[in-house]
Amino acid sequence: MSGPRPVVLSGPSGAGKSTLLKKLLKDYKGVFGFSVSHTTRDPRPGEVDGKDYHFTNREAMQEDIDTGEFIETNEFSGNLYGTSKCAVQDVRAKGLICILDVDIAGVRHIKETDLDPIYVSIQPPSIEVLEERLRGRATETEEKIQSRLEAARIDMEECNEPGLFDIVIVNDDLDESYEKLQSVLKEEIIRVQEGIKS
Ligand SMILES: Nc1ncnc2c1ncn2[C@@H]1O[C@H](COP(=O)(O)OP(=O)(O)OP(=O)(O)O)[C@@H](O)[C@H]1O
Ligand SMILES: Nc1nc2c(ncn2[C@@H]2O[C@H](COP(=O)(O)O)[C@@H](O)[C@H]2O)c(=O)[nH]1
Repeated sequence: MSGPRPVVLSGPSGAGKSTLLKKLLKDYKGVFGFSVSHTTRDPRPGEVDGKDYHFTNREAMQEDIDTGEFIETNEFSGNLYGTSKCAVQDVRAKGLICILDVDIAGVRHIKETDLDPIYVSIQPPSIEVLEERLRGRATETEEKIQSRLEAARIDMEECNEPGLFDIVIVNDDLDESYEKLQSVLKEEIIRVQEGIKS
């Protein structure tokens, strides 16, 4: 499919991906669109079905996986997550830059497709800061915090693998991280904005 290149945002749970992507969606209306993933986890307070995720159950999601409706799926912290073909097509059909929020296994799966996105890893300054953010968000049980921290340690090691990401942004100061993110996406943003004007 032609159009702007999609963007994959990855990085440990709690590093700040959703915070940054929500800023992009708010500041660049008509430029970005979010690829709404499926998940079998329960919604958090304030999360909206069809907007934040398609909340589903394992049986229904497995059926859709078996019929080839997903680009990629992964088990994360006891739940299934996945990007459907429709989620990406819906955004790209509107000519928008499609943003995908996926874990590092999702990144590796997407690398095997022809999507050709810009790969961005959002990393915390340290595992201690990440733990503080996860606890501060107050959305996870102690068991889930521990499993997310375990996954984070692996992600923090693997993110520097040569060729895996186009950029690794250490999200210490939020404004600085947002500047870096806008800067790496500048070319695609301009492409869409100029398309809108003409
Ligand atoms: N630069 C920052 N400094 C301080 N706090 C931050 C920063 N960036 C994000 N946070 C806070 O850290 C918490 C986790 O951020 P966020 O929910 O965006 O993470 P995430 O990477 O999207 O996590 P998940 O993958 O679990 O959805 C939030 O409470 C957010 O407000
Ligand atoms: N491989 C995929 N990973 C995904 C997808 N959607 C979200 N995620 C990742 O899951 C964890 C946990 O997310 P949370 O919302 O429960 O905190 C996080 O790392 C996301 O990036 C997906 O479609 N595929």
